Amino acid sequence: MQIKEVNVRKMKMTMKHPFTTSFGTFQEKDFLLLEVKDELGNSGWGESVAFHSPWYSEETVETNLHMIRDFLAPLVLEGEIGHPDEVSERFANLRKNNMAKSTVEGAIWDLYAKRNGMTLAEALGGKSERIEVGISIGINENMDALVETVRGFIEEGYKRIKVKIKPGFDVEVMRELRKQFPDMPMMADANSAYRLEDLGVLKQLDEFGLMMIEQPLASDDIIDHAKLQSELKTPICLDESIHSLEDARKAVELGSTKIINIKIGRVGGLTEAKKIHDYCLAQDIPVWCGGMLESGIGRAHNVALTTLPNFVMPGDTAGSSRYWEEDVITPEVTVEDGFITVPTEHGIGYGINQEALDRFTVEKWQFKN
Ligand SMILES: O=C(O)CCC(=O)c1ccccc1C(=O)O
Ligand SMILES: [Mg+2]
Repeated sequence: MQIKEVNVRKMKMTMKHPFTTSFGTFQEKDFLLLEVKDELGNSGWGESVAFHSPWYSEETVETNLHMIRDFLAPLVLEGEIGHPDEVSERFANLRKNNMAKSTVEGAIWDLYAKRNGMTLAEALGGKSERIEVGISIGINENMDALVETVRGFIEEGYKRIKVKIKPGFDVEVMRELRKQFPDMPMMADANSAYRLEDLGVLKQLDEFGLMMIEQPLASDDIIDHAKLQSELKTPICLDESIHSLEDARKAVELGSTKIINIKIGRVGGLTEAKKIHDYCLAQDIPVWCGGMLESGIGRAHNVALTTLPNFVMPGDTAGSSRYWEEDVITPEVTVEDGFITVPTEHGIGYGINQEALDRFTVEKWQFKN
């Protein structure tokens, strides 16, 4: 296939509820959407999961725009692409900037699947017809309100509850939630808010039978996580620390992680995500799909990836209505009884809600060869 056009939009969408992590609060969501078109008029869509500010990683909306405009779009407009796996090879000489790379690669995967009359899930080799989902809940210092939020999501059918924690908002919170919901699969995500010296606090979390604790230590660490894991009963799951198959292999070999959260953007795209999935399957390391508060486009990519067989734990990809009054896809992603039914239309499987897309667009760029 020959890519003829790369269309980029800067979007601004307001989340229904603010979402607070140990590193900051989100409400206005600025992000990029990208469309590629081929010589036959097929179109594919990708989403950048970079945030406005470099909180979660060093990438931002603006660094992604710079990378796409000045490096990545010219590379994909250059010559024929046989298979989407070739895109990451073409990008291999450019260091890091995984979220920017993933935006372009994801759009080409969607295009490739449509062009070949397949769903994106099928193009990736996924088999599941429905996927199990959990929910990620932000920090809320009002404990009664937090308990009611959790209760509401359990009643909606979500299969596991993830709660954000930070120093001073941890042991007592998990104790109360465990008391209220004794049998619910639960986990905590620290987004790198602790240091090895906090071992005493982290050890107390062992009492609550959590499925895992996500990214307790530094975002670039795998050494201290291995030390911590040797002292904890609760499995550690790495998020921020894993950018590639190589990172996954090293973390698994060191014993720094027993479960991996795969985020397509963080690892540079679907090809690398699939490699990490395959490696973890062979190593008996369960994986699940993380979320980045995506719009429907990114959400659809997550749904497709999650159909691979080693996604054996509920992911963070909740329904569109958890985040947005109105999403940019049609139909929106819906959750029933804790499951999302994988769409059967070709490519990402959801259509574009053109009116909403335009309404949330702040600026547009077009790159052509
Ligand atoms: O609902 C979602 O999309 C996932 C929410 C979430 O946990 C998250 C949101 C923003 C940044 C980082 C994370 C994370 O998984 O660490
Ligand atoms: Mg996380």
